[in-house]
Amino acid sequence: MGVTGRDKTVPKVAVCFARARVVVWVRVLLGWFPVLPLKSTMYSPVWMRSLCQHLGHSLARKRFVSGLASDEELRRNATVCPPEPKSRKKKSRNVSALEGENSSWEERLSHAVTPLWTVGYEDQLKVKFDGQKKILQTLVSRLKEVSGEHITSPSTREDSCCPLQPVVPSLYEEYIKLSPLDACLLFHQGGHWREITVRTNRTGDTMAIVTFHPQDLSQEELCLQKESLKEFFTRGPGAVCNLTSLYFQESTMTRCTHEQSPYQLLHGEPHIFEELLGLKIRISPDAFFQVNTAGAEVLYKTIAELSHVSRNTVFLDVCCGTGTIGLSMANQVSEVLGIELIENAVEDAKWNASFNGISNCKFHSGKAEVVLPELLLTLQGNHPFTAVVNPSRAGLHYRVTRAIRNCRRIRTLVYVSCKPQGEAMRNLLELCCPTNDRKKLTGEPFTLKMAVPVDMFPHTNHCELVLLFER
Ligand SMILES: C[S@@+](CC[C@H](N)C(=O)[O-])C[C@H]1O[C@@H](n2cnc3c(N)ncnc32)[C@H](O)[C@@H]1O
Repeated sequence: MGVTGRDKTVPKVAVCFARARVVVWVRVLLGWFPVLPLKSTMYSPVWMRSLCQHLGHSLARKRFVSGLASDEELRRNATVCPPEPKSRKKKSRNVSALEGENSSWEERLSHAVTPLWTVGYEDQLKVKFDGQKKILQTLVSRLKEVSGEHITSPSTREDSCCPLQPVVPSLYEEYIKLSPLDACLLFHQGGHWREITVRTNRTGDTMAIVTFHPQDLSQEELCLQKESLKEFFTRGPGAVCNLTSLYFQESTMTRCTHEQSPYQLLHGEPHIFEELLGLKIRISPDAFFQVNTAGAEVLYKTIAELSHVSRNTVFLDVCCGTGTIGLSMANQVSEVLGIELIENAVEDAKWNASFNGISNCKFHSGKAEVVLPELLLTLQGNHPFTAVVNPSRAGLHYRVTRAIRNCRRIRTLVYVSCKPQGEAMRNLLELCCPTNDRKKLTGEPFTLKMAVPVDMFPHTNHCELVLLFER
């Protein structure tokens, strides 16, 4: 990395963009949205659009593989995502090599979508400046042709028809450069500006969440920073981003919940909304939402097909986020019971049920390992339960798997995991192993019946794995 936050210069060539790409994809795995890292790439609507197009084409590619894509999708896809060559070539940082047929399809895709991805930001600005200069020179010669006149503007000497200003750099990067405060890349090195998370929806609303390390700033100094950020994005150069919401979170840890450190709304709407399977879904800044909505619809339909529910089924949605899975199943079952740790997400889930006119859903806030065992004890009747669990990468707490295993009424279990090779593996073993008195796993073991990987993360090694268990 060419730079720390201290000298306000820009990271060097490939490293900065390599980092940018990693951050973008990692955040895509964690949540719904790309994160643009400080000082290494730019927040610009165009860039965001190209990323969204990239994700869209990725989805089309997946549909192509699964035979679902329309001819139109295939045609569009083919222009961005050429077929993979039989043998993958060695990666190269040489731009001209990336353009060539010998490069891998990932490199050619990156080159097609973000052609300057191997170039540092200062050099990108030079490339852009030179490009614009050439355009102006062409304009000058065309103007000469059409007018038959000699052009006498002050910059004729440079073959340009008007003074050419330096490229105005991208906005968040510019903001950080203007700020008297440093970026915070590593906690122990100090600095303040951490990351910006950008959430967009199908209708083009944009929520930006800026994470900031307060270090030892006073409340007055913090207020000044918030005011200045708001000014930049509402009345300054950042106003072109047309943010629907601007949030600010002070965070001294890698991640903070709203309860640990509130998400402070600096400007605009408190929520972003998304249309999903015919439902309008409200999403708070700290609530989870799947990485791309069309992909989420495919995932939820897969879960619904595997769940084998009936009108009698009580449907448990464990780790339910904004309630999307349960809400999308509500009209097929007698009752949906959701459990979620993040309080704002539970509020969203309740709002989503009410707004969409769904009355057979109840959402409980808290740790599933605390709420689920108690909830199962209170449920009356003999109707079968179907449980869907969709935990984060840390998997389920052993008390959750134990409660599910020991509840005889749960006959069908769908386990959705974005990292089945991690902690989830332990959960799966606990669900299927022979009875074990020492671990208090006394219920009948589940049997794995079906596994369906759903590619929510094209161009990465990751899948959502949907596992159907029965007993
Ligand atoms: C992968 S997300 C799935 C959310 C939802 N099913 C969806 O598709 O949008 C995992 C969810 O589990 C929640 N979670 C994490 N740990 C939890 C716990 N101990 N108890 C309840 N929920 C938890 C997270 O807040 C997050 O919303």
